[in-house]
Amino acid sequence: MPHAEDQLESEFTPTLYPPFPPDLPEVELETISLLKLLANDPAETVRVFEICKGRGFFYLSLEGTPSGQTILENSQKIAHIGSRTFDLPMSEKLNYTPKGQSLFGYKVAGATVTDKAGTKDTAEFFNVSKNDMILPESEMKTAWPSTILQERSVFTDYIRCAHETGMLILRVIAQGLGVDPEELMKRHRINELAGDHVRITRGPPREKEEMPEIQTPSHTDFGTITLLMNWLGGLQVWSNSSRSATLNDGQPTDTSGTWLWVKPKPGCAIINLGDAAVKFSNGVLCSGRHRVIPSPGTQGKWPRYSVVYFVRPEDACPMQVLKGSGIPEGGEAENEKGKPVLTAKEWIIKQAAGLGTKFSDEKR
Ligand SMILES: O=C(O)CCC(=O)C(=O)O
Ligand SMILES: [Fe+2]
Repeated sequence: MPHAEDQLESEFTPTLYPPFPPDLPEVELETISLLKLLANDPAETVRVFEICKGRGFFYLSLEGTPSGQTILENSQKIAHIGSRTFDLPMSEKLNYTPKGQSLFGYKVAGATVTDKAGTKDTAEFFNVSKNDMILPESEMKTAWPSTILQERSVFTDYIRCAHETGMLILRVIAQGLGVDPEELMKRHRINELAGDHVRITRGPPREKEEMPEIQTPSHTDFGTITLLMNWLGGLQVWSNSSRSATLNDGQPTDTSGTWLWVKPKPGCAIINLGDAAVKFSNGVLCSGRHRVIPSPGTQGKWPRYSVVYFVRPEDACPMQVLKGSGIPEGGEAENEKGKPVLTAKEWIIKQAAGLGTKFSDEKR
């Protein structure tokens, strides 16, 4: 091991974190049981669909299932691997910035702006491609640091379990939408090329108490389903549904509301829907607006890590509204008629460019 254990300890140390402070405005998210979903529990299934039409965010209790256990254990291992990787010299990390139109690799803090004044984000990301971690090593498309390559099996196991969990939720959603579940499954097959990835994030400790810096600015995720593991506060969701909100400086302006904290819940992942789910369902499903600021109170003394898995449509998937008894005609579906249909790969590149991601082959 290139790093001493004590050095790892000082970076990602959930056992030392102080509790989330009381008396902060928190969102009350429902807790869904993975065990019950796996058993096809009818009431749990209905709850998931209702949440996905509403806020689009919930806790998923992972305990008591083998895949849930792998997600709990390997997410911590991945955060440790992230800590070692982020500790590499900047000159080395920059070798892994995305090439061409790829979104995989290292994102330096400050690569995007968080408001009109040009204030930069403060979080580093390492976006680790699903395909590169699960297909034979000889088929890898991107170069990865040895800190990641030498632990490839940790990612492989994690991705298999996180993807399978995402697919289970997609199956439940398909039932609610009156869509043949196979229609969603065949758009998210694990072995096909897609933008799916594990994102490891690290945000620096809080600098000031009042107006904190923004680690990750207000956004909705691009993909279909996100499975998020975090240990310190910092994630916030917009209090009201942000469906078709108009933004000003990253804040929804035409829907009233405030930012509410999402308290990390031990034993649980946080699940949220992304824009592809909204697209497929013609707006029936909702992708919740969220952002990350430094952890509150004394938690803010620690660097903040999170491990995010994005389930996205396969690269070649046409981004079109699906047909189902619970999906209305009109709206987006009507606008699509006669227009060229983007593939998921093209669509995600367009969404990312809208969020301020600059591709290395762009002039700006
Ligand atoms: O770090 C977190 O808790 C959330 C990260 C996030 O929203 C993202 O990477 O899309
Ligand atoms: Fe996100």
